[in-house]
This record gives sequence, structure tokens and C-alpha cells, in this order.
Amino acid sequence: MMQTLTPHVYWAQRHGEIYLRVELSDARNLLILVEENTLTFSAQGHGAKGENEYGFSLEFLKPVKTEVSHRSTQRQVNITVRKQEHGWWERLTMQERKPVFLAPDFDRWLDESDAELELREKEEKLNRISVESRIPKDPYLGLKKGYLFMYNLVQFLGFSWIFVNMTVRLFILGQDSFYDTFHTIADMMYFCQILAVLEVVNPALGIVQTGVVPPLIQVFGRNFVLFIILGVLEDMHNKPVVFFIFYAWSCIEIFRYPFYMLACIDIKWTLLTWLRYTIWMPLYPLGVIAEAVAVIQSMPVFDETGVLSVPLPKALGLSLSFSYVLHLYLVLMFLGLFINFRHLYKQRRRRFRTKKRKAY
Ligand SMILES: CCCCCCCCCCCCC[C@@H](O)CC(=O)SCCNC(=O)CCNC(=O)[C@H](O)C(C)(C)COP(=O)(O)OP(=O)(O)OC[C@H]1O[C@@H](n2cnc3c(N)ncnc32)[C@H](O)[C@@H]1OP(=O)(O)O
Repeated sequence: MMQTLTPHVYWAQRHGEIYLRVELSDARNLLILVEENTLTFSAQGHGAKGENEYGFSLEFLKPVKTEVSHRSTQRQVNITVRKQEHGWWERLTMQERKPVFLAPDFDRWLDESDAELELREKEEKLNRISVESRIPKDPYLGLKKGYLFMYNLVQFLGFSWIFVNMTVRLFILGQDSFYDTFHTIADMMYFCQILAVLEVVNPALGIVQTGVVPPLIQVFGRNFVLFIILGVLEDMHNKPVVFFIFYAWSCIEIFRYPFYMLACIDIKWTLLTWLRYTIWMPLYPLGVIAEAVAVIQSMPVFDETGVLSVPLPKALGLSLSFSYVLHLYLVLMFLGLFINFRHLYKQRRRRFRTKKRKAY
């Protein structure tokens, strides 16, 4: 006849559960019961004293639920008992002296604060999953990302061509390259800036989650200078200011477009993010100053040639030079600079603040 022996039992707790690990391999005829706060275990298996009948009982410190779950593996029996009330127990059993067969399960052991942290993380994860499952999935997300990726890639290639071309010419020709920037670069700049109209369309259609006003100011402002001030007046084509305008524009875009492009495929490079949200600080005012110089230089040309002048009623017998519109535009330009500077500053703060929070 086999005598009943006691197996080694290891325990750990969480705020809601007790975990018991019974060192018994190939356990059979398992009987695990919780009655009046006492767990009784019996099984046949291979324990510390070889093949035998093993058993033990534990009277818990505080009330537990009667339903127990257990899982027996080749090496051990894992038992989970749920506490009646959530809380941290100072010990497992009612009796103060720890039974000799019982020891802490260091594989699962956590102290109270670590267990709280684990609990909070679990709750946060569950919350996240439930929030995510409530947000309806956009069926066109893949298509939108594909379109944005292609758009940004084309712009990146266009502006890189402009930037490299201008830099190489600057190294080879020096200051002489200032005078024919328009002839060499204008076609590509026209292409990129016409395409940039999509940057107003995208947020307007909800394809990109940002405001419409900042890109509208940006695209309108650049295209006004490109197509009206520089495009219409041949006298402006060989002015050195064209070099500075095109260089300022392309310097930011060779970082902005790859940043967006990679964001479409969920890739973030810290250096690229930093450059996208930092180099506008010197470039934006420099770009606007260069544009303002071009506008001022074009005023006498508009006055002399009468190009784009607004005809006045016959009684007045004159036409209104376009340079008056340009005076108004100069004011708008600095207003636009202020609006976009503030917008970019906020975007920068939002970007770097979010990143910091995520890191903790
Ligand atoms: C009737 C009109 C009024 C007329 C007023 C006329 C006034 C004229 C004033 C003209 C001043 C313009 C001067 C200018 O020409 C001078 C220069 O450009 S100098 C060179 C330096 N310039 C710059 O640094 C500006 C560069 N431009 C920009 O940064 C943007 O165009 C701007 C609109 C200013 C800001 O962009 P946005 O609001 O989009 O900010 P974010 O980049 O932070 O993006 C927000 C989120 O949207 C996602 N996004 C945006 N675009 C795309 C895209 N193409 N593809 C994919 N995703 C995109 C982006 O990823 C962000 O998403 P998340 O927050 O989730 O990461």
C-alpha cells in the first residue's frame, strides 16, 4: 500500500490571484478542492520521493473563490486560485508559520508595487485594444498611403534634382551660376510647384490629417512668386535672387518629403525628423526675405512695362500698375510668414513632446 507524501509547493500572488506550482511529474488522478477557504490537493505522480501518492492542504489567509483552475504538465501541476477580494496578502496561509513544503515561486514572484505596475499595464493594454476596436478601420488606408508615398517620392526626386543641380553649378561656376538659375531650373520647379497644389487638396479631402490654411499660404505664396513675379517678367529671369529663392525652397524639401515618405511606411529616422522640424527656423525667414526682394525688384519692371496692370474706367483714363497689388502682397507675405512660423513651431513642439512621453 502506498503512503501519502507531501510534494514541494511553490507560490506567488497577484492582487487578484494566487499561483501554486506543485512539483509533481506525470500527475494522475488529480483531486483539487477548495472548501471553507482550504485547498486540498491529492494526486498520484513522480515527486521528490519517487512514484507515490502525494497530497497537501492549505488554509488560506483570506477568503478565496471555490472555483480553481489547474493545468498539469509533464513536470508540474499549476494551480490558480482567485481571491475573493482584490488585495495584497502579507502571507499565504492562516497559520503564521510557513508549512515546510511551501516556498516562494521566484519565477513568478513580484512584490506589491511591481504587481500593481503589471496590473496597470494590463489594464492600459486592454483599454488600448478596446479603443482601437471601436475606431472603424479606413478601407482605403492602403490606397491613401500608396498615393502619398508616390507623391512624396516624386517631389523628393524633383527637389533633389534641383538641389544637386544648383549645388554642382555653384561649385563649378561660382557666382556666375546665380544668373542663369531660372533657365536651368525653372521647368523642374514649375513641375514640382504645380504638383504641390495637391498639398492643399490632401488635407481638404481628409487624406492628410492637418490644417488646410498653412499649406494654402505656402503653395499660394510660392506659386505667386514663381509664376507671376519670375515667370511673367523676363527681366527677372537672370536676377541672382532667383538662386536664393530656389535654394531655400529645395533645402527644406529634400528633408520634408523623405520624412513624409517614410512616415507613410511607418518608418521614423530621428535625425530626419529633427531636420524636418528644425531647419525651417533659419530657412523660412531667409526664403521669405529672398521672395520679398524679388517682389520689390519686380515693382519698377511692372510699372515700366505695364504688364498685368489693371485698366481703370475711361473717365480716369489710366491703368493701375500691378505694383500696387504687390505692395499689398508684401504685407500679406509677412502675415503669412507669421501664421506659418507659428504653425511650424507648434508642430515642432507637438512632435518632440509626444516623442518624449512615449519614451517613458
Ligand atoms: C489665399 C491664400 C492667402 C494668401 C496669403 C499670401 C501670403 C503669402 C505668404 C507666403 C509665405 C511663404 C514663404 C515660403 O514660400 C518660403 C519658403 O518655403 S522658404 C523654405 C523653408 N520653408 C519651410 O520650411 C516650409 C516648408 N513647408 C511646410 O512645412 C508645410 O508646407 C507647412 C504647410 C508649412 C506645414 O505642414 P503641415 O501642417 O502639413 O505640418 P507637418 O509636416 O507637421 O504635417 C502634419 C501631419 O500631416 C502629415 N502630412 C503632411 N503632408 C504630408 C504628405 N505630403 N504626405 C504624408 N503625410 C503628410 C504629416 O506626416 C503629419 O502627420 P503626423 O502628425 O501624423 O505625423
